[in-house]
Amino acid sequence: TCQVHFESSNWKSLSIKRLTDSRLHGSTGLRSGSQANFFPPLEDAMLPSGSFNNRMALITGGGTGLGRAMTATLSQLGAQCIIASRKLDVLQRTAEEISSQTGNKVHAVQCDVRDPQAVSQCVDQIEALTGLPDVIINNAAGNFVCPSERLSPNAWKTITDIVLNGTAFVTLELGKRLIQNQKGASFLAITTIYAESGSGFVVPSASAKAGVEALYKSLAAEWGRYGHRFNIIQPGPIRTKGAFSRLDPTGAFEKAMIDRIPTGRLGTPAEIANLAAYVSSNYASWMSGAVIRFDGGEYVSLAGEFNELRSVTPDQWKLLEAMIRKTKGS
Ligand SMILES: CCCCCCCCC/C=C\C=C\C(=O)SCCNC(=O)CCNC(=O)[C@H](O)C(C)(C)COP(=O)(O)OP(=O)(O)OC[C@H]1O[C@@H](n2cnc3c(N)ncnc32)[C@H](O)[C@@H]1OP(=O)(O)O
Ligand SMILES: NC(=O)C1=CN([C@@H]2O[C@H](COP(=O)(O)OP(=O)(O)OC[C@H]3O[C@@H](n4cnc5c(N)ncnc54)[C@H](OP(=O)(O)O)[C@@H]3O)[C@@H](O)[C@H]2O)C=CC1
Repeated sequence: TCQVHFESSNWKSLSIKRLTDSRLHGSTGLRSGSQANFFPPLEDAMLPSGSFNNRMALITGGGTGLGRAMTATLSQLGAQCIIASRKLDVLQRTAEEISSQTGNKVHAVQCDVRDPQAVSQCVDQIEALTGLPDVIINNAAGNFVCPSERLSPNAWKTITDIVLNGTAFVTLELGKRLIQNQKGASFLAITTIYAESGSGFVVPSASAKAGVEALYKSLAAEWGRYGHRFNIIQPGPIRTKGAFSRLDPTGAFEKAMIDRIPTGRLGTPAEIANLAAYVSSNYASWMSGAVIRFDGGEYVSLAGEFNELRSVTPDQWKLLEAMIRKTKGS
């Protein structure tokens, strides 16, 4: 396993081999704080079986990572799913694997969400396959870490096109057709905790995800009258090949990241799939305009000015308290 701390790392010794380690395919981090024992991840589907019977769900980026896990859970709960992204072979493999496990059909449709014409054709295909969906999960994304001064205009455009424009094209195309057909739907966008705070080194992603949040909050207000709900999940770190290979390619930052998560571990794809299923289900029919942070406490841990005091020992606290109590006046 990777033992390298960023501060002490010798960059030359960081092996790219780590990217192919089996830990990329495991569900939780190999490293975790001892408190993680208090917070074991449950992997089973949480909702009653049949919760999505007779419902159609579109999941963009459903062939891999978190989108795949959401597809598997919705399919297990009875939904007919459509997964859409650029790589048809990946989609078809995932669709076959999930269908054969759940007995419910998963359709694979090729679509580059950056291209509004491709999105429109994709929705034509969906209408022909299943009819308009009841559940839409905008999960497709692109990202990589990069100092902002190294970004080319096309790098900026590529990320913001996938994340913000892609989400808008899918949402508007489906929204218009649903409105025309007087059909209600649940829309869910997957953003990130730094959509709220901003973050250096992922600036196109942070900007685009913030835009997605504004889009979804705005439409929650505007399109309730058409029977449409809009919600947002902000995940904290969950190991997927797509994210970790582009955001921490050497594995050097993983320990520091887990150390700052109060629950002492990464999230798992199954956990976010359960949350996404709940938000998209009729159990959440009164939920709209919600922004749900799902991050093991990482955001508040990063935000609190005094949180570093977690490392102060009980003996050191005795000393500190004595010093503070001794202080008289200002
Ligand atoms: C601190 C530790 C953190 C550890 C992990 C933390 C986890 C928490 C995660 C939080 C949020 C996560 C958000 C996510 O979205 S993760 C999902 C990531 N998944 C993906 O990105 C999958 C899809 N990605 C891709 O297909 C590619 O990576 C893509 C570059 C986004 C798009 O591919 P494509 O359209 O083929 O684009 P090009 O390769 O042609 O590139 C376009 C443009 O961008 C420039 N570019 C590409 N890579 C880089 C790079 N690494 N650095 C700088 N620039 C890059 C490329 O050169 C092109 O520009 P130009 O034409 O000017 O050369
Ligand atoms: N894993 C994590 O820790 C976190 C993830 N997230 C978010 O979760 C979501 C899923 O990420 P994750 O599963 O980790 O990563 P993945 O890389 O596995 O998922 C991204 C998906 O987006 C699809 N995609 C990328 N570009 C396009 C495009 N132009 N058109 C259509 N589909 C596209 C990819 O498929 P294809 O290549 O076939 O197009 C892929 O299936 C993203 O929104 C991400 O921002 C947020 C916070 C943390």
